[in-house]
Amino acid sequence: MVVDTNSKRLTIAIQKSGRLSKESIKLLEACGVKFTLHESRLLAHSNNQPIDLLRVRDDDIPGLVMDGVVDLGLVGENVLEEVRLERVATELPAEVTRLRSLEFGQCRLSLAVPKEDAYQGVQDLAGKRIATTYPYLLQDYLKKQGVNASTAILTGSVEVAPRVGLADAICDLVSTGATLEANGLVEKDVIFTSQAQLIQRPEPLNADKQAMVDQLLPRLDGVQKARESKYIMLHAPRKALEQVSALLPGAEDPTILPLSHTDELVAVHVVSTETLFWETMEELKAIGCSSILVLPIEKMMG
Ligand SMILES: Nc1ncnc2c1ncn2[C@@H]1O[C@H](COP(=O)(O)OP(=O)(O)OP(=O)(O)O)[C@@H](O)[C@H]1O
Ligand SMILES: O=P(O)(O)OC[C@H]1O[C@H](OP(=O)(O)OP(=O)(O)O)[C@H](O)[C@@H]1O
Ligand SMILES: [Mg+2]
Repeated sequence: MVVDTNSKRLTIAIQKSGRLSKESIKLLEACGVKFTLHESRLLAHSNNQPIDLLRVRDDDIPGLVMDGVVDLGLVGENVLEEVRLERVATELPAEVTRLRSLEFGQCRLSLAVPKEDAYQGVQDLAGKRIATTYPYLLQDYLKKQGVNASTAILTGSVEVAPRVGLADAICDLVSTGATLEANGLVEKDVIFTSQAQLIQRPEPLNADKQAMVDQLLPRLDGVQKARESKYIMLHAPRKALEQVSALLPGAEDPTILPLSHTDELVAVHVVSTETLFWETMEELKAIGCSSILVLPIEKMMG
């Protein structure tokens, strides 16, 4: 692919197939960028914006952004930091501009050992072998802890390494912990926490591309804000309005509307930035509220 810095089309790299793919597409579509994706095609043109999607292995995304081959990338911080450390060590360009944390792909990179091991701390791994897909992040952590251990690099199935005698411990991604448990391993030290990031190449974009990014970012903030917010509607006794407000978490000023059939009750509409838990709904009911509805919000602005 030839880098055309004068192109008016913004190029965004996303993971082709894996943990981040669906959410990445969903987020871009929620920002008004539409695509028709063909499973086998690596390049997809947007149907409604001058934007191209490059669909690649997630490991390749930071390098493509650092080298300015693409303008933006959506990638996990774990991969971003691993590639950064590797590129610093090999004297390749390693800078990106971080634009936003995307609140998906949350996971952590942790050290784990077989459950029967009497592990006291990372010092116990001195002289041992640790299997991982993230040798640079692992060695960076070990160095900071003053521990000398060797690395067995595996690109997959890291969790089976201790069982088959390839390593004494592992350093792998954990989310629910189910994979570790299924393999008789126990998580010990969290060495890195991660979520998906939107990154931009370090050199300034041309005016057309910058204008697109300037439009995309507020939309992205609007989508994220909407995801965290709920629209709550309920009928409340007029006398209990203060108690109702106190119970609604993170709510802005509610809109109070009269009801046609009664003076004692009013309709309350409010946007809340927090989840309304069942317990709160039960408390609202207990003070005389009824018809309590909690609705998702699709978009928010201003
Ligand atoms: N269990 C998990 N829960 C949440 N996020 C995760 C989890 N595992 C990984 N991730 C995040 O998703 C990213 C992609 O994970 P995935 O397993 O799809 O990668 P991969 O197998 O390396 O894919 P690729 O074929 O693109 O190289 C990880 O780098 C991490 O940021
Ligand atoms: O703590 P858990 O919720 O079990 O998640 C952790 C697992 O998820 C990731 O793998 P993934 O399922 O994406 O498959 P992969 O290893 O084939 O990429 C990661 O590499 C772990 O193996
Ligand atoms: Mg990968």
